[in-house]
Amino acid sequence: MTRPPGSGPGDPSVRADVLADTAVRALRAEALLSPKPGLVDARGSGAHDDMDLPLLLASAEALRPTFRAVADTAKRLVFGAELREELGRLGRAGDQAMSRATGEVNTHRGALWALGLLVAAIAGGAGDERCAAGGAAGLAALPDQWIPAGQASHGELVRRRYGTGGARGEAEDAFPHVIEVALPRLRRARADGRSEEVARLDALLAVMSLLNDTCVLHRGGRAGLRVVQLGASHVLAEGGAGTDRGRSALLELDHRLRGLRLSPGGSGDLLAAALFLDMLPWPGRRLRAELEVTACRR
Ligand SMILES: CC(C)(COP(=O)(O)OP(=O)(O)OC[C@H]1O[C@@H](n2cnc3c(N)ncnc32)[C@H](O)[C@@H]1O)[C@@H](O)C(=O)NCCC(=O)NCCS
Ligand SMILES: Nc1ncnc2c1ncn2[C@@H]1O[C@H](COP(=O)(O)OP(=O)(O)OP(=O)(O)O)[C@@H](O)[C@H]1O
Repeated sequence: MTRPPGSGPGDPSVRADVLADTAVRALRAEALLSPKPGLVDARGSGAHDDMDLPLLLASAEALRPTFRAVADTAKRLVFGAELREELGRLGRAGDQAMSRATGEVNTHRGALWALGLLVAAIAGGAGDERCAAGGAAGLAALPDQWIPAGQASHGELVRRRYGTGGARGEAEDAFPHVIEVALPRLRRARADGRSEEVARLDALLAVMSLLNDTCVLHRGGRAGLRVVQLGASHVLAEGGAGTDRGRSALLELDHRLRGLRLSPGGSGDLLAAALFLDMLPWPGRRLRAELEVTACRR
């Protein structure tokens, strides 16, 4: 079979700078989207007292060289331990770049992890969204012997206490909340004639209604997670962000989450990951009519 143009490393559609630019655009789009329940958005700091929109935008820009380096590295190295360890090193350096840009605030740790793995999988040759998620899962599951020993992260504490997989589990499972929840909801809302803003908000709410978000569990335990999941389900049941009843339920949920200091950061990350996959100029999308097969190379 002739390999379709655009499905492999070196093709203009998967250039490292295009991937980095798309990742930053997705982070900006997620940050700017408003009104998001509990999250930082164009209106303000949500349930946070240490970050706001300008900080999130500065953080997104500070991560551009990391995404670029991740893509370059994934083009250079084959899938395996060396690539995984190199990505770990780049991810940790990216985390430090984020901290320098934000004065030590965790603005995008979860997003860097999800987008970094997806960028690597696509730079390595994944030719469609599912292949990208599968490739990212393969990378996430590989051991990284250089993970520094240190204080357990919030996610680690929550995983031990509640036995939930968190950001690592989501990646190892090939991003089900991105592929099976956010992207279908985004596209269904568009097909129903919803505005882009409403489609994105409904996609976020769909993820919030299902995700075991370690940010929420860490701050609010199981009771907090129930508030988030049931609240988001209720907004969708009222018609979602594009109806009067849904919009007022959304604003009530936002008020409640800010009062309880609950921020669905994991859902924000996964919306950014969905927007990233949705924004990319996939070769398969342009050429689908001419192609019979788009193969997963990882
Ligand atoms: C895996 C990461 C995110 C650490 O996760 P951990 O849960 O231990 O830490 P922490 O609580 O600090 O951050 C987790 C973040 O994930 C997000 N999140 C929370 N719950 C979920 C969930 N269910 N699904 C997806 N994301 C979630 C939130 O934004 C949260 O802040 C990551 O920082 C890491 O280990 N990176 C190492 C560098 C690396 O290998 N990078 C490779 C790609 S560049
Ligand atoms: N719009 C957004 N607003 C806030 N957080 C977001 C947003 N989008 C994604 N996130 C994610 O949420 C995470 C930050 O959440 P949070 O501050 O609750 O985590 P933490 O630093 O582990 O905990 P804490 O603030 O309780 O000490 C980031 O890793 C980031 O990727």
